[in-house]
Amino acid sequence: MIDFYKYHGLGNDFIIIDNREEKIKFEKDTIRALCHRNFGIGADGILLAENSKDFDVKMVIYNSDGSSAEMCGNATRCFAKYLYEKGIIKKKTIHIETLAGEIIPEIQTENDKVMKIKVDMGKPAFDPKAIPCNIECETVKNIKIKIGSAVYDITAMLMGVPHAVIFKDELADSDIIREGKQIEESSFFPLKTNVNFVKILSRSEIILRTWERGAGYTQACGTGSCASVAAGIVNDLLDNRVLVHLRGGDLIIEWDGQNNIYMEGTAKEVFSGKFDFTAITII
Ligand SMILES: N[C@H](CCC[C@H](N)C(=O)O)C(=O)O
Repeated sequence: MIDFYKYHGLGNDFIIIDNREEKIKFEKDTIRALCHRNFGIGADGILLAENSKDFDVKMVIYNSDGSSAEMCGNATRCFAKYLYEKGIIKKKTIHIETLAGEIIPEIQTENDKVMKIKVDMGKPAFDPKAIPCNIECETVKNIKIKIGSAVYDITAMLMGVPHAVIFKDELADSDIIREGKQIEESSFFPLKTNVNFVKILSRSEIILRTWERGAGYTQACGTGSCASVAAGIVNDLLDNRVLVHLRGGDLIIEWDGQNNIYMEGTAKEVFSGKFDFTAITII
């Protein structure tokens, strides 16, 4: 039997498993089955806590479709809270190894209760090679691209994972699902991309809807929030501190336009339980 916890960051939900003894190896099918909303536990992804040589701990991330993700913002807040609350790491500033490099969450407490987590998310990279993105340009900043019959002004970057940002006044769910999937899978992004649709309310407040690579239309995206604010700043549409309204709640993102981006928000434990590998329904 394998013990798991389920946490969410603004409705972006994760199954978290302690794999420091490295006994668990997941096949794609198992991940998809565990994340399935009807046949499994139900989650946007799975996080494994593993030992790290150079940092406090390693975060291994899988999307609900079984693919692996280099980084995840909401997962980082959930993971940090889990490590702290379960006594796995006894420090408030945690150095986490990810496939996107070192990520540093800082636990904020009141009377020893975790209230918020502020995360040093690293720097965005707008270079098409880094993303990767097949658009001929120096930086993918407000570039016109045609996908099917639609034309988009796109700003794209690697924010731990690939992100495309499109500023838009109408955010209808049906458009986000249809267009998000088309852009995610377009040949401009050889490793696919997360797609963010952003409505600007003021220079310090936006509404964000994200279609996620490997997970679909989620309630919230942390790296997407950072990417959207960074895109707004480089296009001179936003100031350095921005309140981001997502489907599942709010985040605060700060960027000085040069150094690392900071994300601040909550995370919540909602369930814990056990599962047996032999009882998983492979779909
Ligand atoms: N939900 C995540 C992003 C997961 C990354 C994943 N969808 C990918 O790029 O493969 C976040 O809060 O940043």
